[in-house]
Amino acid sequence: MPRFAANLTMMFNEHAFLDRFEAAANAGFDAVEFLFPYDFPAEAIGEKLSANGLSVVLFNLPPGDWSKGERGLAALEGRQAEFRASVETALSYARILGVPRLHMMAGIAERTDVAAAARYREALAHAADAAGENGLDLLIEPLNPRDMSGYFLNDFDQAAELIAALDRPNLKLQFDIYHRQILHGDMLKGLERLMPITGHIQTASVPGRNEPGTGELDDFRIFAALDELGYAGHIGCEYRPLCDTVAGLGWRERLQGS
Ligand SMILES: O=C(O)C(=O)[C@@H](O)CO
Ligand SMILES: [Mg+2]
Repeated sequence: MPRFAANLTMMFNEHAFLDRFEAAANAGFDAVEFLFPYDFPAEAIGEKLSANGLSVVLFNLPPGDWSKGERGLAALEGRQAEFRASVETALSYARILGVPRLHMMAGIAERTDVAAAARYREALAHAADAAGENGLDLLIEPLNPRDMSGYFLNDFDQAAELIAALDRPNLKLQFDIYHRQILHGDMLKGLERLMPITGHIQTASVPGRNEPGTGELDDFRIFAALDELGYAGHIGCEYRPLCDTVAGLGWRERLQGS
């Protein structure tokens, strides 16, 4: 049976961020992920993890100014120094929190912009090497344009080609089932083909981005396929609960005995 990590950016929003750790543990999770820890000292988050017997399986590098629409610095012009500083910030949090992988957002840029593509590649190489020196994986995730308009990395083959070209053992794909379905479909074949380069999986129903089992896909068939493919990592529950987070966790019972 797959293991699930609660995404504390989307789930348990009934509570303030630092209180979501206890809520997730009380709801039976042993692992969490979140987008950004940087509003809080790493030590404060570390205390919440250890007090609640949780591990953190993923978070993102700082994305630039989110409130101004920035969604990563890597491909942006004139932001290389800030980008490199953001890698160091993420690594300092990673060392304290013990996370095994980081997600690097690309930024808003045209996919056909050759200079942006070159900046992105260079940033990716730098971040992957810095992560590797710290024993971490560095992940990239294609995002669909409905949720993230203008995002540079918006195609799973584009991601796979970059990972092959950069040829770093710790540079991997973040396979978000929700984004994959919106961008391409062909879920089971996509998982089978991309599993060798996949470092983390996330789930949500499509198109609502809610609890598994509430959308157009057979999410439980997909979880079974992940088992069959030998995926041994956590699946991040990156969904917006339709109701109270705990009341909406009934979908996990459908996995018992599967
Ligand atoms: O939006 C997603 O999907 C993510 O996993 C985030 O890390 C990027 O916004
Ligand atoms: Mg995701």
